[in-house]
Amino acid sequence: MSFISIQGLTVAFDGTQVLHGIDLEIGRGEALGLVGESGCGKSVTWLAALGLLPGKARVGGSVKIDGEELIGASRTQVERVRGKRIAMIFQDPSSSLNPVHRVGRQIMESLTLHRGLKGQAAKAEAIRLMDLVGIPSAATRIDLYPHEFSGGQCQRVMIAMALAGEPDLLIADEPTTALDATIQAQILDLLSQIRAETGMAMVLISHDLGAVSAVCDRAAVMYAGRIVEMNDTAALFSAPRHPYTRGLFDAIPEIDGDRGRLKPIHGTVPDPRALPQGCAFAPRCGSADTRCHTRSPEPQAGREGGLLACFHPVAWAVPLMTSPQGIPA
Ligand SMILES: Nc1ncnc2c1ncn2[C@@H]1O[C@H](COP(=O)(O)OP(=O)(O)OP(=O)(O)O)[C@@H](O)[C@H]1O
Repeated sequence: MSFISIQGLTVAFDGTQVLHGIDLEIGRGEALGLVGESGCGKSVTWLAALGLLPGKARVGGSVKIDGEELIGASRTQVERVRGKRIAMIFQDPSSSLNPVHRVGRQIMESLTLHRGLKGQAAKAEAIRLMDLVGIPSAATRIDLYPHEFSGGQCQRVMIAMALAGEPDLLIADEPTTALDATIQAQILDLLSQIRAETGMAMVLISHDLGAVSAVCDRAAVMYAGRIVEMNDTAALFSAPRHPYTRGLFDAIPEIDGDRGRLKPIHGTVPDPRALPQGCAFAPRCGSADTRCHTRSPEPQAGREGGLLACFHPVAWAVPLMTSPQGIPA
């Protein structure tokens, strides 16, 4: 049985539907990447699944953790399951840390909340976690305030806080976007290492296809509130079949490549209040025909494994234009 099973998840804000039936399964210890342009519904999927959306959001479908249904469950029940088993880290660590409390105290509070540790036991464990996430001189730096840490170190502190509850699943929402490239690589490496050591599952929400390729076993591509393609990262990244996935790859700039070949996807993600008829990607798609403009393709199991929602998939033989570091071309 999957650790988390999401079926037909829908979300609407003020009568506008922004998620249109998301199906996802994540096994224990598995790492899933979630990619897509801004506004496609990556964050809302997880905020809805974990009961973290504001009250005005209308959420439907089913989210089960180890078989326990969360949608429609009481707040206490959701908080119990979420708090103990799932942790989230976000893009901007400085806004998630409390600037007026020492970092050690913040990690220790997580340890008290999730594992009942107090006093010296909590302090020793906080130092161990700071060590684990690679903060040098943890025993002395535990008494510093967040502004005395760099951005990368603040993200490491956030990871230490997330690990304090020994979660079964860590959801990392753009965890490295605010950091420079070298630090990004270190943080991703750290997450992979911790996953290997603890066996926790991970969801990496990211615009960075290279990061997803390096860290995740599987990836799902979202567009306008739907999953349009999902497969093992090796299969998905060597031969993307959905024209949107393909477009995301072709839009990646190459450091030493021929910049003239860079091909951005023209147009923008549609406003959920004014979705086009048929496939939401059709107005931006070079392969779209009348059927695409009138009917929305349902996700189908592909011959090559994975899921694909497209009437005109990209042919297998079309080679990728770019091969950013970490992505097989
Ligand atoms: N609290 C909210 N109230 C109203 N609409 C919202 C709210 N939160 C998200 N949305 C809308 O839901 C849609 C999906 O947003 P979401 O934040 O999930 O996108 P995303 O793919 O995570 O984007 P990004 O990569 O920029 O974080 C967007 O159209 C967004 O405007």
